[in-house]
Amino acid sequence: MHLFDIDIPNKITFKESEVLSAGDQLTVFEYNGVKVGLGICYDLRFPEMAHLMAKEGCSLLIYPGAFNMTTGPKHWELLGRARATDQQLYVALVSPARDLAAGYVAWGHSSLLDPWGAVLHQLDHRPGTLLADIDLTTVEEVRSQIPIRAQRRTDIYDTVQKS
Ligand SMILES: NC(=O)CC(=O)C(=O)O
Repeated sequence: MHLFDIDIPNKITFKESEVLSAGDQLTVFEYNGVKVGLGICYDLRFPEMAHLMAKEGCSLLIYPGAFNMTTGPKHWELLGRARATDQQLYVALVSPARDLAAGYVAWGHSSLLDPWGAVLHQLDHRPGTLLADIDLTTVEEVRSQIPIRAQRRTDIYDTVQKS
């Protein structure tokens, strides 16, 4: 939905908007009775989008993404943990492995974050498979123990879906 247009001098300049057009709706689907929200890469930086998918009932957000060698080490895990913590759900970050010969070098580090914001599993930069069970009672547990969803000051601010 969000296009990766950034400019970090001497590090990385990218302009997805020159070759791609942005999505204009959320992607939420049900799998085995679990609502799952899907974002791509740069979408991970937008808490409002994650919030709207959580509001639609998601217990898991999946972000296929390829952060780069500049932002990856600084932000990939941090943002995944932030989205898991602020929406109190599981977050799966799914990255290609690193290929130093590629034109765009991915950070890698596919990860699974739990609703406490903890890193449950993480691969490194090499090809690998991460297979894990997730316990959905943890979503309800965290949401009832730290009830931020009911404590939002919607009289002062709100996040609304416009289309
Ligand atoms: N590659 C992306 O779309 C996003 C990214 O690398 C970043 O946000 O940093």
